[in-house]
Amino acid sequence: MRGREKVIWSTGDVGGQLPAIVFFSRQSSMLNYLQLVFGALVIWLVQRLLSSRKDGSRGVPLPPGPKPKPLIGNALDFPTSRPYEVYVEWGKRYNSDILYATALGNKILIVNKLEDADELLDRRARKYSDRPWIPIVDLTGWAGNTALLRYGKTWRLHRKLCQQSFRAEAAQDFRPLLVKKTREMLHRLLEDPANFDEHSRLLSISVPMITMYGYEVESFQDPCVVAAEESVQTGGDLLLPGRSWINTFPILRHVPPWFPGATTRRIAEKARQINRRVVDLPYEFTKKKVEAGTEIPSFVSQFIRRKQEGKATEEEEEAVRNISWTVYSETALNDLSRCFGYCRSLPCCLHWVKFRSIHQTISATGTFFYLMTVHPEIQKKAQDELDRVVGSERLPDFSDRPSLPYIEALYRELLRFKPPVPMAVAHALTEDDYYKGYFIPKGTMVLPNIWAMTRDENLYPEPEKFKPERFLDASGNLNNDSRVLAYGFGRRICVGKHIGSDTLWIIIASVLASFSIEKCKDALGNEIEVNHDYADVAIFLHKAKFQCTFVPRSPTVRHLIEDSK
Ligand code: HEM
Repeated sequence: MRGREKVIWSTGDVGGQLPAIVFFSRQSSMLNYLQLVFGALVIWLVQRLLSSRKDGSRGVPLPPGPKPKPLIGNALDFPTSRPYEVYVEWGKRYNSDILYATALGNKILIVNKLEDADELLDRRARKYSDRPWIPIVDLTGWAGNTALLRYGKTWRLHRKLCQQSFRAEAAQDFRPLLVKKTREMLHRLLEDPANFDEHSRLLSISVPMITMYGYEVESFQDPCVVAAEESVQTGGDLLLPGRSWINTFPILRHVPPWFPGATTRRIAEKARQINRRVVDLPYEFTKKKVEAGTEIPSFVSQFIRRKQEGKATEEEEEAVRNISWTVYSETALNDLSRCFGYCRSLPCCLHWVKFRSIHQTISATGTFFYLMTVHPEIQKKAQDELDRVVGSERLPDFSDRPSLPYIEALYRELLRFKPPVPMAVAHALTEDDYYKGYFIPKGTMVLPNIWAMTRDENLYPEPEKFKPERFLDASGNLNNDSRVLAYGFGRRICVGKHIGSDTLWIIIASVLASFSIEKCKDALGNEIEVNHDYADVAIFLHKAKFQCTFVPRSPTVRHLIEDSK
C-alpha cells in the first residue's frame, strides 16, 4: 500500500546550506498537505532571498531537463519506479547526457555518460566528492557512517584507514575467511537448496562480521544482528521524507529531547543509544578476544593490536569503530525495503540510507543464481573451465583466480548487466562549476547513472545481452576492459571493492564447481517458469524471488562439501 503512494518531495540545499525535506502522499492527511505547502513556501522564500544575494551563473544556462513548476520544481517529474531507465529517456528527450532538475529547491544533476562522470567526479574530484547533508542523521548517531560522511578531515581519516586494510594486497588477508564462509553456504545449499535466498543472505551478513570483527554469525537470531535490526526499526523511519520536521527545519535539532512535543528528538535519542550498542557490541567482543589472545584476525583485531602497541590514536579508534559498523550494520533488509518502498525512485532518497556492503552481495548473488538458471549454456562454459583448471578432486580457491578467465569475465559481466547500485551513491558539489557551456551550482547533488553507462552501445554492444565473452579476446583471454563501473567514481569510489570482488568471485567459482543450478520442476515433471522481475530496494537493485534448485555435480563434490565444513 505504502509503496504505491505517489510522493512529492522537497529537499533543501544538499550542500548543507538549506537542508529541508517535506513529504506528502495523496492518501495522507490534510495536516501533511498543509505541512507541504507551508514548508515549500518557507524554503522557496529563503532560497529566493539567498539566490537574490548570490548567483554565480554569470548568465550561463543550467543543463537541460524538465521544466520546473513554481515552488515544487520538478518534484512531480521524478519517476516512481526504475528511475535509471527514465533518466535515459530524459537524456533522449532533452538531447543531453547531463540533466538538471530541482525538487523544491533541491538541485540535482543526473550524469548518463561515463566520460562526463569521469570528468566531473574524477578529474574535478576536489569539487565533486562531498555527500548530501541529512540533519536527522547527526542525531540518530549514524553520522559516522563512512559513506555518509561529508568531504573533510574525518572522511579522509576513514579513507586512509580503509586503504591500509582494504587495498588490493592487504585485502588478500581476508581471503581464508571468505573461503570459509562460502563453504558454509555450499553446505547449506546441499542440505536445503530450496532456501538458497536465506543462505545467500546469511552469507552476506556473515562475511562483513567475520572480516571486520572475526565474529561468527550462525543465524539471524545472533545478538549483533538483532541489535542492528532494532536500530533500523527505531530510527529508520525518521530518515523517511516528511517524518521529521528536523529535516525541514534543521534549527529544530537544537531542541532538547525532554522538550514537550519533541517526539522526533526523543526517538532520535533512543535510536542514538541503540546505535551506540550496535557499534560497540561487536567491537567490544573483538577487544575481549584480543585480550585473551583468541581472536580470529580481522580489520578490528589488527587495529586493536596496533593500538595496544601505542601505534594508534583515540581518533583513529573512533574511526575504526565507525568503518567496521558501516560495513556490517544493515541486517534489517526486510525493514528497509518496507521503508524505502515509498521513495525508492526519487533521487533525494539516495542519501537516505545507511550504506552497507551486505546489499551489494545479496543483489549480485541473487543475479548470479538467476542468470545461471536461465542461461545453462553459459553455466556449462564456466563449469567446463573449472573442470579443466581445478579438476573434480578439490574445490576452487583464490590461487585459481588468474587461471580462470571465463569465470572472471562472468563476474565482470554480472556487475555490468545488473549493477547492484544502479544510480551509485549521490555525490555533492562544494563549489559552483561550469561544464560543457552549462552552469552547475554549488550544493547540487550529483547522481551518476551507472545503469545508463553500462548500457552505452559504444562501450558495450548489444547491452541487454548477458555475454561474459565481451570481456574476452578472440583467444579466450581477458581483454583490457577491467574497469567495473558498479563500484562508483572518483574519490568516493567503493573503498571495499577488492573485498567485494573477492567475495563475489569465490561465490561464483565455488557454487559452479559444486552444483548444477537448474529450474525447478512441478509434480508432473514440467519446468517451473522463472520469475524474471527485479525490485528496487532503496538504492539497491535486487532480484525478485524466483525458484531454482541446486543439484550436486558429482558424489565426489558432495563429499568435498561435507568434509570442508
Ligand atoms: C559487489 C560489491 C560492492 C559494490 C557493487 C559496491 C558499490 C559501491 C558504490 C557504488 C559505492 C559509492 C561510490 C560513489 O560514491 O561513487 C560504494 C561506496 C562504499 N563501499 Fe562499496 N560496494 C561493494 C562492496 C563493498 C565492501 C565489501 C565494502 C567493505 C569492505 C564496501 C565499503 C564501501 C564504503 C565504506 C563506501 C563509502 C566510500 C566513501 O563514501 O568514501 N563496499 N560501494
